[in-house]
Amino acid sequence: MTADTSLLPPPATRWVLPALVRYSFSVAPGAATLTTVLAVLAGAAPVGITIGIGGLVDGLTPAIGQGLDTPAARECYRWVALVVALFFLAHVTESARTALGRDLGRRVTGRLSERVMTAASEPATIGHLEDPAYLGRLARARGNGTIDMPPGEAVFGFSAKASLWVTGVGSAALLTQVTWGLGLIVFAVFAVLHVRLVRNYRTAVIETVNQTEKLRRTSYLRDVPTTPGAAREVRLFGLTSFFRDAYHAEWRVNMAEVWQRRHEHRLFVVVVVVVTGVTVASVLYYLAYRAATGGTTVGDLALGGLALRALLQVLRADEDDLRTGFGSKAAAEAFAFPVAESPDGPDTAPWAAPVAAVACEDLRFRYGSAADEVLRGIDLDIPAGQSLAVVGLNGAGKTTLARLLAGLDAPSGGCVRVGGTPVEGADRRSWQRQVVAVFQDFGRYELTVRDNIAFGSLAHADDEEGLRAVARQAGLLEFIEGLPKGWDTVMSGGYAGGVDASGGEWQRIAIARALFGLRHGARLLIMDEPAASLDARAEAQLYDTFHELTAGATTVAISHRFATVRKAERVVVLDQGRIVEDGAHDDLMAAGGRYAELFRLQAKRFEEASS
Ligand SMILES: Nc1ncnc2c1ncn2[C@@H]1O[C@H](COP(=O)(O)OP(=O)(O)OP(=O)(O)O)[C@@H](O)[C@H]1O
Repeated sequence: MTADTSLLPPPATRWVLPALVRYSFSVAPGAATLTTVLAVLAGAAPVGITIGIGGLVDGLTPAIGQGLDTPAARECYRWVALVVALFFLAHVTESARTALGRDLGRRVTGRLSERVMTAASEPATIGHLEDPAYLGRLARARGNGTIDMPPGEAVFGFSAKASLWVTGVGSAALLTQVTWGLGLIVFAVFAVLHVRLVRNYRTAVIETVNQTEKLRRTSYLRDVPTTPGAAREVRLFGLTSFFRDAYHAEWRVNMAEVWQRRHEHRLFVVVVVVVTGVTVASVLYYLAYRAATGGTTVGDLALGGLALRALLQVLRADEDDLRTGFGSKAAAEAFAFPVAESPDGPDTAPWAAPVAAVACEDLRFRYGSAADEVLRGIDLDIPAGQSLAVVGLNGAGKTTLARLLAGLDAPSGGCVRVGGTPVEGADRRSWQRQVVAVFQDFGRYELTVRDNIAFGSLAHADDEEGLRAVARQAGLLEFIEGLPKGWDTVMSGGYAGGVDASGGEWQRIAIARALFGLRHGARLLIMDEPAASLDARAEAQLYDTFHELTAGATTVAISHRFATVRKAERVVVLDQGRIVEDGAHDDLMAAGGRYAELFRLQAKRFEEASS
């Protein structure tokens, strides 16, 4: 766990929304322009309706009781026609803005997700993906909080608010026309209240975003009982109540601060209601007074009332503010992820062909900010083509060594060299292309079995013969041919037509994937307990044919099974991050050290079991 949050600058706290709007225009210029036009039209139409109704009310005064076919009546018809047309326009443009704004938001989310995914995959090492702070920022950039609000939600929410603001500003202008001084005052009061209200509202809710790390834990507790792997133990050990109670308790603790904020927000809402109530009452009273005393018309009174109503609507803090707030937070995080080129470029390996020696020089490693080193000065030369076994007790550092040999972590000290060249910088990625591995927690991709194996060398995915050959070598061919859709069967029962494989079948798939990589030029094969789930026959078969399967490649096998370890040309024994023994099986047995002790212990157990 390398502290790799330094890979990301802190998220911006200001001007995120303008940046997001600019981004929308660069992602989908057409849709963004159309959404803007629709938002303006949808916002302007209600202003027109207010004018129309004001005009209609004024037109009605001379028309009342004068018959249907008079100039005054015809004037009224025109106002009615205008109002009806504007109602229609308001409805159509608002519906279209909603649909288009949603779509634009989804496109922005999609593009930013790709950016985040590429940036997070860009470092050749994997320490940042084990760093809780980095994982928290990844989750926030995706908009994962108590509710999922990815960046695109802000685009959609903002288009709705922009529309309301057009209505608000237009209505304020109308009010100013009727009574300019009061209009300006009302607008200023409402604008200040609105900005404060929305800020408070967002803060109240967005607090949850800052809880992402805790919420990840809460979500974990919630999901355990429904996760297929854990569901079995949850039933056998009767753990449902434990997880439910733990989830509930954590959730309450995490939400306490948020609830406090919401309470403060509610108090502010009461202030807003009182201030707006007094303002609206004063304005209406003033307009009514002026209409009654002949200072203005009844139409102006109606217009003023409607304009006030529209202004009040802007003042409402609602779902769209929530979207804008949450989405902007997510966008700020997403923008902090640098724009990166896809790291899966062509192989530009500088390593000596056809194979090269791999060497560790005083190799040291510690995870993240841990006090102790897991590897404490490993010196190890692995000649090209050698088969090496690494043994040692649990926690000795075997898997960590494998990760460093594969170039997946940067050493804390010393280095790994291949053919004399250090595995670092830009060369790290190209070395990784030369390595295939079957780790203990190898990938189980919910994709077709073909993809699962071809991932060993994706550039050669069309090598049907090669795929069949490695499937046969891994003892999988019959299994694959018996699948409902053969090679195109999805390896997960969670999909229609998909199939769940057993632990051993999955392990064979991982082995076949590594063999496919070897077949297409990989030079180092790392296997960390590759036979842990294999039955005895499959394991024997794997190791009997191992040399033939891996001919020419350098192999590093980690195993606790000494019967398989002894087949390696060379064995190193790791103890607390140091190599304590190194030699061929026979030499180590003759030396009578740690290896010999462990080997005899295991052999004795087998003898006891079989006698
Ligand atoms: N991702 C990680 N973050 C922090 N510490 C880790 C991580 N992975 C392993 N460690 C620690 O490093 C030490 C060595 O772990 P490693 O997995 O290399 O041992 P190992 O020899 O492969 O053990 P085993 O035989 O049990 O697989 C352990 O003490 C473990 O707690």
